Amino acid sequence: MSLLDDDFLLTTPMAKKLFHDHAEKMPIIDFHCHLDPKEIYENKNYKNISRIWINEGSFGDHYKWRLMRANGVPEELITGDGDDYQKFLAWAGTIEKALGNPLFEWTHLELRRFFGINDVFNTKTAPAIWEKANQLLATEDFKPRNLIKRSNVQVVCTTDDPASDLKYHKLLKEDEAENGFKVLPAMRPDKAFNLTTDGYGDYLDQLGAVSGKKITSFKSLVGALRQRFEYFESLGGHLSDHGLNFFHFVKASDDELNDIIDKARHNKKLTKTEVDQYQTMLVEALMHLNKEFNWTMQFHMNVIRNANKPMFKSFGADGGFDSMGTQPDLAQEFMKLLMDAQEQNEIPKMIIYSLNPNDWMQLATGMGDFQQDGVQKLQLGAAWWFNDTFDGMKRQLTIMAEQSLLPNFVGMLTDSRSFLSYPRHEYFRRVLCNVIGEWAERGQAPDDEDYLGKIVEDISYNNAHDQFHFFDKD
Ligand SMILES: O=C(O)[C@@H](O)[C@H](O)[C@H](O)C(=O)CO
Repeated sequence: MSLLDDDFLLTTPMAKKLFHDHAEKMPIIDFHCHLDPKEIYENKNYKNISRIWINEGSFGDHYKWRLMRANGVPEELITGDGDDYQKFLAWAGTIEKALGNPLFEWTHLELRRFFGINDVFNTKTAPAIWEKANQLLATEDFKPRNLIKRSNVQVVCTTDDPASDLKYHKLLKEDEAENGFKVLPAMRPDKAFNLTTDGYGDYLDQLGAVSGKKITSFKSLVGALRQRFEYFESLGGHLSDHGLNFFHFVKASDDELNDIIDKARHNKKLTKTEVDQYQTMLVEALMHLNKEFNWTMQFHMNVIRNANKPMFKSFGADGGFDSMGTQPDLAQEFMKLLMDAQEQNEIPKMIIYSLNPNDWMQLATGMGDFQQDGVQKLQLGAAWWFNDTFDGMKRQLTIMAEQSLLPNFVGMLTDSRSFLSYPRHEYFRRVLCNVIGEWAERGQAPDDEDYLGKIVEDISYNNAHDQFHFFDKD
């Protein structure tokens, strides 16, 4: 088979039928990504392929940055102010060695799907690819909105702080009919959780100002967040998203929480228990709000962030210096949260991603203890970040099938900062069709294309459409 042949990853006749006749045609609802709504609104062409592929200022694809560093590329040719063409050649030299890494396939998929370039990308072909790609990048077809449209994307959910004014979401809402897609906010209140970081007090003041609720207590903090839920909802937002790098379930009274907030505001040292108490009670408050607003709550858990301190100091977060967390009891601690919330029937719709696949069985089976009030209220999230690979995707799909009901799965998301990343949905759909096709081949599933095809179409699009109800008012 040639590289990225039409049937790549599809090893059975059923898999080929399921992908080509069912998955491939389905639109995309990308319900978690890090695209900048300002860039979508301003809709400017990228100067060259290094800017859309590697970095534009401090914004860019840290997946690539990590590999380039591993290949000895100096930082000036990664996130620095080095020459764009030299960055591109450095990326070509890195990709030559990325066999078996998803970026090898994703990079070639992006060249084929957007640029019509079917060459193998390496240092020999890089000069010609640079010329052809840059010519195309200057055209109308390569403006951000057209890249989204060409990818058959119906919804882009960005990742937004509760204090955001969502200026560009409002502006893009006016262009929704013309664009043919929605750009919707998903609330990421991590700054409200991170009470041990500098600026926590200032952030509460900022959140208080935009919500019109002066934050002097835990109750008023929740009141401010409630107002932001109302604001995000008014612009079509139906998801929240939470980066729980670690988690320990410890309850607290309102008085204890108010003391904790006061200490944090005055930069007084907090005990580990106090941090755990605050985060536990804030998660529970947000669970209540998600349930009340009929939103879906996403959790991104078990991460070591910014491990390279010198680089964090010089570059900041999301620089490619994060890795899989190893809190061994995180799933168990999360189960305590679910057990406690269930007492008050306060568990909302949830999608739970752990960066550590050792958590997946605990989470998948644990969620099975609380599946009530609707179809697949709790879901094991798509293979996330370092698990976003052929094997990782296959493993997540298999666990969800073995421990719950895969046909209810809301499927894939890009989680990306690049407008060229939508082929990750194609990659996922190929893995999905191959898994189901292999079951049919082995006699573990009926050899019934209509039945299996409907399942594939549901996981590719219909389930997300129904779960997130973005089109309710349409
Ligand atoms: O949402 C997250 O926590 C992660 O997606 C994280 O932001 C990371 O930078 C990422 O994009 C992984 O794909």
